[in-house]
Amino acid sequence: MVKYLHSMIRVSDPDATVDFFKLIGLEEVRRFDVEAGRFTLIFLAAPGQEGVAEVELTYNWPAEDGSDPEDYGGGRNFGHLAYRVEDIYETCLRLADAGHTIHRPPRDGHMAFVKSPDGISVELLQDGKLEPKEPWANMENTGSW
Ligand SMILES: C[C@@H](O)C(=O)SC[C@H](NC(=O)CC[C@H](N)C(=O)O)C(=O)NCC(=O)O
Ligand code: NI
Repeated sequence: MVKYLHSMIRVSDPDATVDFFKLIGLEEVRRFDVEAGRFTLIFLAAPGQEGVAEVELTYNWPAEDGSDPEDYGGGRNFGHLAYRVEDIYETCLRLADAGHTIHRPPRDGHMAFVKSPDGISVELLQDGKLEPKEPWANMENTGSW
């Protein structure tokens, strides 16, 4: 059954944002530094909502020369809504058959991105991981954010 996971927002000051959400009663659940992509992900949740309804903060590090990050979602603060699905291939096929573009196909059998009719990014995460299969396995991204 489909399950809401999180909403992602891009932040310029991760610690100030964590402190802000702590004032509302949320707590930091986990944090990942992704060296290759030069960004940090911080997941927050209300007590008892861990893994159920989270906020994902994305902090794009400044470029090595201190300038703005190169890759920051096109400057959009709002990133995506994320859902866990039973079968990511079936879900993507249903969306594609209805005429929607899977701009980040589920090549790895785990994660895909699609945009709503107004261009809101939606992340689909497979519960577990499926074996790569065609036509998704070798499909190129047709866009990012
Ligand atoms: C862990 C999972 O829930 C994610 O959302 S990772 C998705 C990934 N995020 C990034 O690459 C963050 C850095 C990037 N520069 C950005 O600002 O998004 C991703 O594919 N993001 C694209 C998106 O549409 O959210
Ligand atoms: Ni996400």
